[in-house]
Amino acid sequence: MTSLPTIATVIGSGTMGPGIAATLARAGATVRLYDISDEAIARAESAYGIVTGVLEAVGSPTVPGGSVSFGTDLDEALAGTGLIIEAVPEKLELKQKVFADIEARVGDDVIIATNTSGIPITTMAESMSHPGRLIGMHWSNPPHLIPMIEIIPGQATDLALVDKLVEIVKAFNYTPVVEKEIPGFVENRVLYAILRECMALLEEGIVTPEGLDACVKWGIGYKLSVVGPTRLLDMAGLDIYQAVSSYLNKELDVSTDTPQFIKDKIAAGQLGFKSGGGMYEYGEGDVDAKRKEIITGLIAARKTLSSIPNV
Ligand SMILES: NC(=O)C1=CN([C@@H]2O[C@H](COP(=O)(O)OP(=O)(O)OC[C@H]3O[C@@H](n4cnc5c(N)ncnc54)[C@H](O)[C@@H]3O)[C@@H](O)[C@H]2O)C=CC1
Ligand SMILES: Cc1ncc(C(=O)O)c(C(=O)O)c1O
Repeated sequence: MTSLPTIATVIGSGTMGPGIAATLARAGATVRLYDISDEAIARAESAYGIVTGVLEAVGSPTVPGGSVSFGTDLDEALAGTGLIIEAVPEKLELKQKVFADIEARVGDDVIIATNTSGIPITTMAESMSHPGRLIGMHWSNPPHLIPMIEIIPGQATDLALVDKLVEIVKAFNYTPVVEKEIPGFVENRVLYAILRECMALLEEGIVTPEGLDACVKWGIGYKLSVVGPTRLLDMAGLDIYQAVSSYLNKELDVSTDTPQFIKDKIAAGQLGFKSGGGMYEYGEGDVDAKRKEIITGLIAARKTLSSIPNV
């Protein structure tokens, strides 16, 4: 008997929503993908075959009977739902408005999970009539490929939800990581610590973007894909860690804002894939080609990592 609710609803069909919906449908749920934008829904519907093809390629187990429907009617999207996953833009007021719209339409036993990248759950729940049912459920991009989900209860979250969500995540063969609430949660605090140092190294001209990507990908990235950071310390030796951290920690970048060169790029409309240029420049067809290379690589890596012992 699966813990996955029969009906689930995903609110927001942008970068994250469609992959979340497809992953739940693959596990047998009837999923309603909702957005306020007809264009977003149309894009998701047309790209759905690609997403399910990726799930097939990575060998994601299939439970028969699952489906995804696409729509812009909130009442239809919420009818009979047992789990709502919110994936609208990272704006506190917008998320709180969405929660209010949801609460007006569902019973107070329905789980509301937010895919926020790091806004404290406690803060978001303050505006809710039943704050106990809000919980953080942070998927990573691309959500139909990265099989780890952070589960973060806020101060008001009904703690029974934590175990319930852990079982739901396990029901679609993902790894749940339960965390105490802290801004950015665990994954993004580590990621943004890495990115802060990377941006400082680029800004100081210590390394080129290509050199930085090669160094991090084949150095710590490759190693950390097999050996987690705490196990790595045992492998390297805690004495080595002490010797190096004793002089290096004070040298690391401690910037508290986005680097100016990044702000300048954004001001010039250089956002990355979505604008055809950012940290790198992309010619005709390059973005689609790069996206395909990344997905192909993530599929191959996921299959290999799934076949080796969890050290
Ligand atoms: N993009 C990423 O790499 C990741 C994003 N997240 C988080 O997931 C959430 C969603 O992020 P993305 O998918 O990247 O955003 P996005 O901007 O790509 O998509 C958001 C979607 O929400 C829709 N929307 C806006 N207002 C709405 C409303 N009131 N009701 C329903 N839909 C509405 C928009 O039309 C859009 O289609 C954010 O909180 C983000 O921080 C989490 C992990 C990774
Ligand atoms: C750059 C960046 N920022 C945030 C996130 C997130 O998890 O919210 C991701 C991601 O990979 O999911 C990311 O790459």
